[in-house]
Amino acid sequence: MPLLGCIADDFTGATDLANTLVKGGMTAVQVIGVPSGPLPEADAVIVALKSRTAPVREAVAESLAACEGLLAAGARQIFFKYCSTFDSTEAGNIGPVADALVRRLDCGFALANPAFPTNGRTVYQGHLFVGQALLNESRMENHPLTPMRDANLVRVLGRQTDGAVGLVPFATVEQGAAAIRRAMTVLKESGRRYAIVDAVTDAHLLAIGEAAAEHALITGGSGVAMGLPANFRARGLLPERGEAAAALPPMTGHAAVLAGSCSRATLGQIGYARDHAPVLELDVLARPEAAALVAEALDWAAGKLGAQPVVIAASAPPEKVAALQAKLGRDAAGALVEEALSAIAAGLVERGVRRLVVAGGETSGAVVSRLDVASLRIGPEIDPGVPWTHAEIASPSGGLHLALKSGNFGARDFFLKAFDA
Ligand SMILES: Nc1ncnc2c1ncn2[C@@H]1O[C@H](COP(=O)(O)OP(=O)(O)OP(=O)(O)O)[C@@H](O)[C@H]1O
Ligand SMILES: O=C(O)[C@@H](O)C(=O)CO
Repeated sequence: MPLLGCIADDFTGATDLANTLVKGGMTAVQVIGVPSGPLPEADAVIVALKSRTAPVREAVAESLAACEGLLAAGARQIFFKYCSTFDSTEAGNIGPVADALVRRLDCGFALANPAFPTNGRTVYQGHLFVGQALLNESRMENHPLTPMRDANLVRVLGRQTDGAVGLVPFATVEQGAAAIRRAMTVLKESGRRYAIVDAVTDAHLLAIGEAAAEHALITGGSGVAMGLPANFRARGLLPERGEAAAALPPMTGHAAVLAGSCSRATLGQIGYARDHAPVLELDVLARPEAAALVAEALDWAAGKLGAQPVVIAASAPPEKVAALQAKLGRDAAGALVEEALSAIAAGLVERGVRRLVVAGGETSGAVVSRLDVASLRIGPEIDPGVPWTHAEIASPSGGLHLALKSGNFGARDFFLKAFDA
């Protein structure tokens, strides 16, 4: 029976949240899509949806279905995970999904906190910062699907919900869990449905987690989950598992990296890998045809596969991405690359790859679906927000280690370091 039931609006975000919980000593399994059968055994079950940019109605329906599955399995608290940069459109989907969950759980109130200080996301006076920049000056204002043009989260969430949104400011958060709890109670009693809660440090996140021990619903990034394992432990529900929470089967097989993220971080990681490993950069613009790209990649990889990783990337700088989008249309360009990379993943697994890093949320979704992965058990962290995971798949050796990297996460040497872990 899971203690914590989580609903994540994308695949890499789900893994990020699971990683935080495992570091806190909970076992965690990420389930791909709304569960249809019994849930796997774990202290935390994270249902990974692709609902961030789905039509609002679909995102709400899938999130509610996931919530039903988690409640039926016995989850004591529900966590709705969204991006640490609050990725959403004016229509949602954060507000509408949270509204539906508040109604379903009949709790009337939930906190909202996307902070992830280790990765530079902090919330101060209700404003979200990425590093030293306000969200709307951090390049997130140019995101192709969810441009974030307002850093004031009270306003942003306020536009997505018919409920009222309040703020628990820095000065209160600094005073600790009891003060935060009192402030949230006052906001709820004065008719607010949500409280954006400031957080600049991990200590703030731990205090917020403690303050929300009795909440039926928590919404936020992975950071605010830091304080939750201690709540279950304090109630005698969670044994001391230590590092055993992150135990995975031993790693075997060939190593590979597939990159479909075009973020600055991923482009930097590919640049670093060029000097340390075989790297194939697919020229999608010159050859916009999935079958040709797959054949090129698998021919290139033949004879190179082994203990050291090969890196295959479709990632390109903004002007090249714009050129392909102009030629094919934005959705078709993304779909073409995702089709090619997921077929390359299947080909690599057929050729003995059993340790695979995938860069990019959409790309990870495509690869995981193509490989027919139903669930991922979460293992040790490689870099903040990115753990190794293990998936059962129908291959001769029965399993595959996967690391799903959010576009913006990971140090420059991530693609090499992952295989030293
Ligand atoms: N050369 C390219 N030209 C156009 N589109 C590309 C190219 N390479 C990759 N893509 C597409 O860009 C999209 C990248 O999205 P993805 O979610 O994988 O990465 P991200 O947005 O950086 O990661 P995250 O969602 O984790 O922050 C995918 O749809 C991918 O297929
Ligand atoms: O919170 C984050 O930044 C990530 O887990 C994520 O959701 C990236 O898509």
